[in-house]
Amino acid sequence: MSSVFGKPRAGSGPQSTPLEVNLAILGRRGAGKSALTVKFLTKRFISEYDPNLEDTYSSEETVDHQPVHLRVMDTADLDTPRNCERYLNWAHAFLVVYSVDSRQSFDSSSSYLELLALHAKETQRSVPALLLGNKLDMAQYRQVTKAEGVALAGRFGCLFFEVSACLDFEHVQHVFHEAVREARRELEKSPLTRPLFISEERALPHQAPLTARHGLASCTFNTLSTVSLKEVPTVAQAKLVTVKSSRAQSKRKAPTLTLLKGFKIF
Ligand SMILES: Nc1nc2c(ncn2[C@@H]2O[C@H](COP(=O)(O)OP(=O)(O)OP(=O)(O)O)[C@@H](O)[C@H]2O)c(=O)[nH]1
Repeated sequence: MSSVFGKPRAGSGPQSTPLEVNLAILGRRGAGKSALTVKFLTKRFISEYDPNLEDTYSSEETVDHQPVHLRVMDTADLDTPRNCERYLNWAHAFLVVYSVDSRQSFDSSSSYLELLALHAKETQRSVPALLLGNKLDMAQYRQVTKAEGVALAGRFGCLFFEVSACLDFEHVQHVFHEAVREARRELEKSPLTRPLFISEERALPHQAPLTARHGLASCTFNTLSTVSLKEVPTVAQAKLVTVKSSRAQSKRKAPTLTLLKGFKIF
């Protein structure tokens, strides 16, 4: 295959078609998903967000000299994974976030990783995940050691980082770019795999509830054959909207930020 990720290709450069990568940020409420997303997109730390909003943002990135059109879904699942299909069938990679000063958030991140592993098994589609211990600046209030983070990541075979949304931008950017690299590797293995999303809710004969054992009873997912799926709209098709929410207003300050209403599923 002539495509070599990580190196400029013949014909690559500003004119080449950007790689499209969808990244979903998962984690318990308050872990810092929005703060990390905004830090990555704007280089700023913004401390307060409306916790109930879920947005998908678009950013043009260059990773290893290659243009990447990155979409970031900042999810809002409240306390446990819910209606997971909106990101399970959409994302090329996941960032699972917990806060180093919250044992509860660490336990939730474990539930998310189990959910992703289960989904990969069911669908035979492996999607990389990275585990992030956020709020490293709060290390003096740690409830989760670094060794525990390393061990959990090792159990699920994912990369692990400790970060802080309010410290240096470069570290946060590095983590997001690592997620792109992981996604790219998977896409190279199966280039025909396209992201999918659920176009409508309908009765699903073969819905498989995840076990309460994992704290995932409210989350269901389906194999691709049981639902009506549509390709994610291209950026050109996506409708740009004016952002009205308080959280999004904070994010709107970045001139390059684009909210893609086309990705709202529910
Ligand atoms: N000290 C510190 N505070 C952080 C950091 N990241 C986020 N916070 C704070 O933690 C709180 C929760 O952050 P959010 O980004 O809203 O967390 P979330 O995971 O998006 O949570 P929801 O919006 O409820 O889904 C906010 O008050 C943030 O300012 C960090 O790295 N360090």
